[in-house]
Amino acid sequence: MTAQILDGKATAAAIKSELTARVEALKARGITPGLGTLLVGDDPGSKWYVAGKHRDCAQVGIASIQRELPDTATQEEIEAVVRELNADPACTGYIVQLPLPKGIDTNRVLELMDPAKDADGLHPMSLGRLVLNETGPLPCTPNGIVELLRRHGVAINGAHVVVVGRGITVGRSIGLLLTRKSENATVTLCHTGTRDLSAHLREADIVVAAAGVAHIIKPEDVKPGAAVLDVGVSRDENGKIVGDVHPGVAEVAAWISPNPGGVGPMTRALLLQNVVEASERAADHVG
Ligand SMILES: Nc1nc2c(c(=O)[nH]1)N[C@@H](CN(C=O)c1ccc(C(=O)N[C@@H](CCC(=O)O)C(=O)O)cc1)CN2
Repeated sequence: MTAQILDGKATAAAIKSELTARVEALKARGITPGLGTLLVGDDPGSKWYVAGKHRDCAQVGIASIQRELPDTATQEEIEAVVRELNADPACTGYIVQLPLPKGIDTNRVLELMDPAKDADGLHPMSLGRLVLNETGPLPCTPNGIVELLRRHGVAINGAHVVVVGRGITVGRSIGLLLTRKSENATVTLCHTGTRDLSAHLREADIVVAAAGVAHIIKPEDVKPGAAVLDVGVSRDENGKIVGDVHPGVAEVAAWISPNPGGVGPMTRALLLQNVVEASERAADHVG
């Protein structure tokens, strides 16, 4: 058996085309959604991701506001830009690209954001709303994974999902999405303290690999017929992406997300969706 592809590129293109129509409808009501990004430092990966987010904005008609600071920026300088973005009426939603340089208190920066402008779903208020099952922006990668599975007809209801990695952008928050009544999955969160990771993985109907450890998920760890999503990004000596999932897994799994071309483009598409939904909510509120 060779796994079918969970095609993030094509699915993201379909979502972006749906969003283009929604942006046009907002513009007809006199509202132009605008995505702000704050990038601190010169990490090539982060620069590439932010540039991709602005390319996507141009495609769907969302305005772009780009702010950059050097990696020597202080906590106060970063917080000053956050305050500017909070106050800028052209910026209807924004993100602070993570990770921030060492020594910066990331939680303090995220808490300072206006929760009404949180496009990433990572503000404590947004995460709290998710826990309480209230409407709000959802974290982009977890939401992208759910959407990728849903649009390919992979059963989530009743599935046992094993997540590897406890980072805030994926591992910690995806369980909150998948255990909602609407998704109804059972989730096991594994991390570096987990004893016998392979035993957990072999029980999984769906594996979400977000450890950032090259090829940590081996063919013998995967239950035949499982769906496997590769979120991990490591780089080889030529700078090429190496995911968390060993290529041999494609011979065991029923579904696999390529990396690149799987979850990454979905993360970007769901970011745009958060921006559009926030503008729609604001427009409906004003009348
Ligand atoms: N503020 C945030 N920071 C980070 C997030 C996040 O959701 N919000 N997630 C990751 C990085 N990320 C989004 O910012 C991201 C990762 C990957 C991609 C992507 O499109 N990847 C391409 C390949 C890119 C390449 O060749 O290097 C793909 O998978 O096809 C987009 C966004 C950490 N930071």
